[in-house]
Amino acid sequence: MTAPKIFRPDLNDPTRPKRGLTEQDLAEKATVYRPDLLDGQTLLITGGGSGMGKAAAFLAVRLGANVAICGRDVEKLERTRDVIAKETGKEIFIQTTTIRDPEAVEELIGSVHDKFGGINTVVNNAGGQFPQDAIDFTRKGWLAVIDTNLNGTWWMMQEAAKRWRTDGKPGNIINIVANVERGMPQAAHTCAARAGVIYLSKTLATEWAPFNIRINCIGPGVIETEGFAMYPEEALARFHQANPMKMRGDAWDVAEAIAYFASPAARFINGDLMILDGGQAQWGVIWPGGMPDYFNEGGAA
Ligand SMILES: CCCCC/C=C/C(=O)SCCNC(=O)CCNC(=O)[C@H](O)C(C)(C)COP(=O)(O)OP(=O)(O)OC[C@H]1O[C@@H](n2cnc3c(N)ncnc32)[C@H](O)[C@@H]1OP(=O)(O)O
Ligand SMILES: NC(=O)C1=CN([C@@H]2O[C@H](COP(=O)(O)OP(=O)(O)OC[C@H]3O[C@@H](n4cnc5c(N)ncnc54)[C@H](OP(=O)(O)O)[C@@H]3O)[C@@H](O)[C@H]2O)C=CC1
Repeated sequence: MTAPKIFRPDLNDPTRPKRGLTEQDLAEKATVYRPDLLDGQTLLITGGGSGMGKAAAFLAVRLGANVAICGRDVEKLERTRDVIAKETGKEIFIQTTTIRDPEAVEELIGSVHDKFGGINTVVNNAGGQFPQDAIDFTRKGWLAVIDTNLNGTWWMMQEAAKRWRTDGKPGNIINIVANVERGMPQAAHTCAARAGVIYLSKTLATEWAPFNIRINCIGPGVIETEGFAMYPEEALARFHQANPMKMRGDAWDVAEAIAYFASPAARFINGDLMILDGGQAQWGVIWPGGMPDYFNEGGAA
């Protein structure tokens, strides 16, 4: 019998490079938006203690929003709250929550609602997976990924929608998924879950439109964040080759897309999927005349 291939990283390994934007970057990076774009809006961002969720929290605060974040790791949440307070002078709301627990999700939505008097936008960003050949997935591993990315997102969507319906208020949901158009070998679990979220979103965009609830998805490609620690260094060295631009996006690229969907500029966009991947979805053509030299490592000259 072949032993399953497993990469189980030590997330505190000091020999691995730190990845993702620094807190200074998040405080200072230029934005295309006007500073009061989200004034008076409340955003609840899951997985806001790191990566894209943290960048989205920073940007939303910088654009005037009230922000609440959740995650499982209280230290990450507290650190994000403290650094945002230090850099912007604004206090965000944090609540330790696993989105896999529907009762905890109900409590979270209730607390944020009570704290800010309502929620305008829910950003379902929490999620993740581990890389593994599908044939070797354990039952527990499969269930963990489906439970987080599909069920967890669903609990958040349903609970928020129930509140909006009860309150007679409009709602806005932004689901961070992944670029799954061509499948994702060694990530079949997440691919299945994200495809589920995309079609759940498209369906509910119709079903919940009469409640004035809009739902859209953002499908990131390769975005360099702290989450890259889940992958072996030799794989990470190839990640940029997944798109014809031969580069990685960063958390700010996604944060700015989230701000757009949270803003009034997106008021007529519903049931859509924005792919943010440097062209990854189209990459992999056969080049019948031979691949031009300028596509060699390093990208176009
Ligand atoms: C593949 C290319 C994708 C490239 C683009 C995408 C990039 C990113 O998404 S980067 C962001 C990545 N960030 C994360 O993934 C962080 C969040 N991820 C997680 O927290 C875990 O991966 C989780 C989704 C599995 C969380 O579930 P949790 O219940 O906390 O999981 P456990 O750690 O307790 O494990 C449960 C079960 O899952 C199996 N398993 C977990 N890790 C691995 C692994 N590295 N390899 C193989 N199997 C794994 C395993 O069966 C675990 O059970 P036990 O063996 O009893 O621990
Ligand atoms: N980086 C990339 O290239 C891509 C990322 N994505 C997806 O984008 C999202 C953000 O990823 P990224 O910022 O890169 O990675 P991170 O690992 O930094 O972010 C994932 C966040 O999800 C939170 N989280 C995970 N499980 C749960 C749970 N059960 N309940 C609540 N929070 C949870 C984590 O917080 P905590 O540990 O505190 O629970 C963490 O803050 C994820 O869904 C990811 O899979 C999609 C495509 C590409």
